[in-house]
Amino acid sequence: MDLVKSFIGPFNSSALKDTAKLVIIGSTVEATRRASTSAWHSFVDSFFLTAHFSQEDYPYDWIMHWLQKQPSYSASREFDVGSSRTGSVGVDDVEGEEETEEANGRRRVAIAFLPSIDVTHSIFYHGHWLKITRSRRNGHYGGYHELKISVIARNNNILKQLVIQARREYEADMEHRVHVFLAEASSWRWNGAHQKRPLSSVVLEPGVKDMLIADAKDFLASEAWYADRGIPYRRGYLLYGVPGSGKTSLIHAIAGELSLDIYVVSLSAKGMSDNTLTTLLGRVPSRCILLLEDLDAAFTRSVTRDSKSTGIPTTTTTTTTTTTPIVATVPPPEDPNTLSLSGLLNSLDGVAASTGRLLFATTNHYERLDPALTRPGRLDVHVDFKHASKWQAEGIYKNFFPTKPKPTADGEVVEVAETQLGRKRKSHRHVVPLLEEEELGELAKQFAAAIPENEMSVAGLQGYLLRNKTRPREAVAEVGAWVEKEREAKAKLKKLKEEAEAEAKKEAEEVRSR
Ligand SMILES: Nc1ncnc2c1ncn2[C@@H]1O[C@H](COP(=O)(O)OP(=O)(O)OP(=O)(O)O)[C@@H](O)[C@H]1O
Repeated sequence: MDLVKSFIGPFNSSALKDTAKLVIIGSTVEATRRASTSAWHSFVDSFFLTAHFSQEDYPYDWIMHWLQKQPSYSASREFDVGSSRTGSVGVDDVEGEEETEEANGRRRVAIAFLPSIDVTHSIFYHGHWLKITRSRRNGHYGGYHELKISVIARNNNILKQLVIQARREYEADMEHRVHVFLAEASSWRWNGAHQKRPLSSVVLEPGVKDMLIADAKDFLASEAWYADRGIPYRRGYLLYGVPGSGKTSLIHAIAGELSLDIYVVSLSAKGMSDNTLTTLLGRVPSRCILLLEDLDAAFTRSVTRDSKSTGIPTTTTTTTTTTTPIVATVPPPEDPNTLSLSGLLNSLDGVAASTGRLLFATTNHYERLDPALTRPGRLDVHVDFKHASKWQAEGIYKNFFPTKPKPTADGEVVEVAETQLGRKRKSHRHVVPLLEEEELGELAKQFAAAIPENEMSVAGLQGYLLRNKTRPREAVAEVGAWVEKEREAKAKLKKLKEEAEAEAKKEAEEVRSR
């Protein structure tokens, strides 16, 4: 008994009672403080109108673009420093700094100063104080940012006015740019606003560009026509052919010409499944270019429309060569995380798929594609991209080298040519001899004459000219030798490949005979 008393004795002590009192009083004070703070916030919030902008939607970009142009926002005392994807806002405006696109020959990355996450910032706008907070949220497929703007006002007109102004300014600044969005899990991530590529910089056989542009324009203007006939309002283009022939370049140039954004999906990306693709394609806006790159990387002719088929080669009995199709003789195990051909077809023309978009698909292996995928209604227009013709070689050369500007009134020409196609820079210039129009035309003809028809890639020609960017005349004089070297290198590569294939075949036969 004494032992029990001695054990509980200390708990009856006055010191403990005091401690308990303190804990109770402290808890009560803290609970009251929290309740009153929360009540105060609710009271204050009841006067505020609040708008939320998610990073996953366009208005977030409009508002961020507008905010970065507000001096008080960029001058916040606590801020994050990052690169600006648009290269145009809240950037490089440090006093005394020369505004050039290049520094020491390297392209400058524009800097953006943004107030830190969860810091509330106030901006005075049209007679109202806006309370702005950027925060991070956890989404289904990773984190994303959210912007919250609160204002004391009688109605939400001030917020509507802000969004409309931000959109107007954003569109004006982005007029010369193409927005590119990349698929990330099942949502679209903005990948920046790229300078529009002039259509004239893509050299293709006469008529190809005109045909595509006319077709796309006609489609964009024909929504009612499609609706009247009950035809799904979609159009698909398949650009196929050798690597480095201008397929991707043409799509970017078309996007610029028609002022459309580009949404890029790589079907062979990790984690791509039927469900993911359906969700992604359902989230594409109506007027845009949807680009499915390297279609053959995910699908082959040998793959059936069986929903279990993935089209992706398995490790078991897969044979792959550069010329023969991939043959998956053992069907891969059923896996909800993979993409099937029927899944792709359903995503493209299922009920959830968006309408009014231009689908562009590219491949280097037309013969590997399933006819179900390439039939009209899915991919309506097919364009074959070949190795460079002489006509293209001449065009590429002419586009590449600058000509003398027309003489001024006093007959003097002082301009130094740029090395980059058509771009004006304020510093770091390479000196390129300027050619007269006639000389350029003559050299281009000689250059084309030395290029064998349909043998070299356009990208290869461009690479050669880039190595000779300050030597237009020498580039022509030496092109014959370059062609010979290229042929030798290709022959060597082919021989090595054939030897490797023969070796692999021999090994396989030995394994089989054992
Ligand atoms: N027809 C062309 N006109 C102008 N430039 C071209 C052309 N073809 C290729 N190029 C140049 O070659 C490079 C590669 O071109 P691009 O990526 O468009 O080729 P691609 O056909 O899409 O290649 P891949 O099939 O390997 O993706 C780019 O720098 C591009 O400017």
